[in-house]
Amino acid sequence: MGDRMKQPANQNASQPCDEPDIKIDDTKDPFAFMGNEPEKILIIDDAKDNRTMLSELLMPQRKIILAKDGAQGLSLALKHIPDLILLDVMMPGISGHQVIRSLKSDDRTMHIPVIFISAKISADDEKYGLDLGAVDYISKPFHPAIVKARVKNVLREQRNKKLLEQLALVDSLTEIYNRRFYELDVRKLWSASRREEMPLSVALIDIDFFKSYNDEYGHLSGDDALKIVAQHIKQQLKRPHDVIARYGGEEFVVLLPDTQREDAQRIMTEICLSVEQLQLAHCSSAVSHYVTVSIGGATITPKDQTSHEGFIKQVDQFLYQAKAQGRNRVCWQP
Ligand SMILES: Nc1nc2c(ncn2[C@@H]2O[C@H](COP(=O)(O)OP(=O)(O)OP(=O)(O)O)[C@@H](O)[C@H]2O)c(=O)[nH]1
Repeated sequence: MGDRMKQPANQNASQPCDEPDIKIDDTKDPFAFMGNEPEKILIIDDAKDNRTMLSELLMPQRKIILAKDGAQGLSLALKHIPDLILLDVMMPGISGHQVIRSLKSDDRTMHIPVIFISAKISADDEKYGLDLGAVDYISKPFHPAIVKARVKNVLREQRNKKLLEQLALVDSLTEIYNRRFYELDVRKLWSASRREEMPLSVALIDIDFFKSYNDEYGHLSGDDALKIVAQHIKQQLKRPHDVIARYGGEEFVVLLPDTQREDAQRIMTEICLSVEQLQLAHCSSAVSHYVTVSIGGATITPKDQTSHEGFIKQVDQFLYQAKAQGRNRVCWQP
C-alpha cells in the first residue's frame, strides 16, 4: 500500500532518477495466448444421410469429423479430442450408450460434451441418456434450427469453461503462466523425463535490487518492469514445450525439457545478457544502470528416488550463489 502511494519519479524533483523508460503495448490482445482454433465437432451416426445433413448444418467456421459407427467414433475421439460429440444411439456393433460409457471412463475424453441425437424419444430414453453423462438429447427427426441452437449453447459453455481453466493458470499481471501451472507442469515433465530418461533443465530467475526499483520509481512502474521482463524472457524461449512461469513476487521459473546442461546454460546466459540489453533504467541498482537478473539453474535426469521438490531447492541454491557472487549472472550446477 505504502509503495503504491508514492509519486512516479518524474513528479518528484528531489528524486535523482529519470522517469522509467518503459512502455506497455496496450493495443495487443492480452489473451492472444489462448488461441482461436475452429471448434471441432465429431458426428457419430451410421446413417450417411444424417451425417451429411448434420455436417452441412454445422459446417461454417467449424471442423467436422465424421464416424460411421461406434468403433470409428471412439478412435476419432481419441485422435482429435473434439469440442463436442453428436452421438446416435442405435447403431450396429457398439451402441451410442456403449460409446458414451467408454468416453466417460477415459481420462482423455471424459471432459468432451456429448449430445445424443436419437429416434428413441420416450422420457425414459432421454433420462437414461442424460444419466449416462450426455449434456443434451435431441430427438429424430431433428429440426435443423433446434440442432444449431443447442450445439451453439453447448459450444459456448465449453468455451467459457476452457477460458476459465486457462485464466486460472495465468498470472494476471505478467500474462505468463502462474505458480499453479508450474506445479502441474513440473510434475508432468518430471515423470516424462524419468520415463524417457531425458534431461530436464530448470532455472530460477530473480530481478536484481527490485525493492530499490519499486522504492525509486513506484510500485506501478515496478509492475510494468515485471511484465516487460517476463514477456521478454518468454519470447527468448523457442521450443514449444519450454515454459516460463511466475514463481513468486519478482522471481520466475523456466522449465526446459529434453535440454542438456550446456544448452540450458547457454540459453540462460543469453537471456541474462539480453535482459540488461533491454536497457530499462534502474539507477539505484548496484550492478548496472539497467534492470538485470540473476539466474540459478541445474539439469537432471530424474531417477526413482529423486523428487522435483528437492531438486528445485538445489536450483534455488545456485540462484543464491548468483546473487552472492555479484548478481547479473548465471550460476549453473557444475
Ligand atoms: N511492483 C511489484 N513489486 C513486487 C511484486 N512482487 C514482489 N515485488 C517486490 O519485489 C521486491 C523484492 O525485494 P527483495 O526480496 O528484497 O529482493 P531485491 O530487492 O530484488 O534484492 P536482490 O534479489 O537481493 O537483488 C519487494 O520489494 C517486493 O515488494 C509485484 O507484483 N509488483
